[in-house]
Amino acid sequence: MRIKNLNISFKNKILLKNISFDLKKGQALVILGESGIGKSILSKALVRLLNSDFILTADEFSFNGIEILKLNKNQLRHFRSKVALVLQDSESSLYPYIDIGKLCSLILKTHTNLNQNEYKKYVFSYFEKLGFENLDLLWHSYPYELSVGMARRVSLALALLHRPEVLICDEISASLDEKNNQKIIEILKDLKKDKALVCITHDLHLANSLADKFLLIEKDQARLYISKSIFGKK
Ligand SMILES: Nc1ncnc2c1ncn2[C@@H]1O[C@H](COP(=O)(O)OP(=O)(O)OP(=O)(O)O)[C@@H](O)[C@H]1O
Repeated sequence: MRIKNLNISFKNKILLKNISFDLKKGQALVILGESGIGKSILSKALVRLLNSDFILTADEFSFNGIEILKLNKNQLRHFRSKVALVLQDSESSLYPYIDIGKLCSLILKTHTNLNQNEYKKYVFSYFEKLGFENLDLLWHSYPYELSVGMARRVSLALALLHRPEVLICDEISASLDEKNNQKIIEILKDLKKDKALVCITHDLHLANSLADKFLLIEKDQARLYISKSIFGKK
């Protein structure tokens, strides 16, 4: 993914300007900045999820050499299977009346030719990767039966089902206890081996554990640091 001078405005007001970075498989970009500066807006812009009230312009916004701002609806759908976004408070967007197994099946049904047994096997391989133990129980659980940490990891599993090449996570460790936080860091480190990661966070431990680059967004500018740590030694 390569971005040069991306500007985002909302109803003629500039929200973000001159966002630039490039990212390859095996690298993590950590995006930092104070609350309300526009980090979540940027995460949605990166998967072209913002509605038409938001205007995006850029000298370059490409993924595997393809210009993303020029994609039509069908091309966008394909792009979004390659670049996945785990939204802030992602657990709250799990459907309350659908159990986790059904939810995973629904997602896979639309995008693959697998049968029910194959879905389960495929999804279980992700649940295991994300540190779940009682997989059958989880398959039949409803979102309200899960802890925040578990629900967060389920959201991550859902994002991974399409085997994205880029994974964008918005505040994935927010309000988790230390043990769950560490679990998420280990999972993201593992995922980084064969993906590019973009992590938006206020958690400096997570930031320093993962980052190859930092994008620091401030009021009048966005600065890119090509460094594993901008907060002293790891
Ligand atoms: N759908 C929307 N329409 C219009 N303005 C929005 C929308 N969503 C967010 N904003 C505004 O855009 C600005 C940036 O919000 P955003 O959620 O991206 O901040 P953030 O940096 O992610 O903050 P935090 O760290 O608290 O999550 C805020 O002023 C917010 O009110």
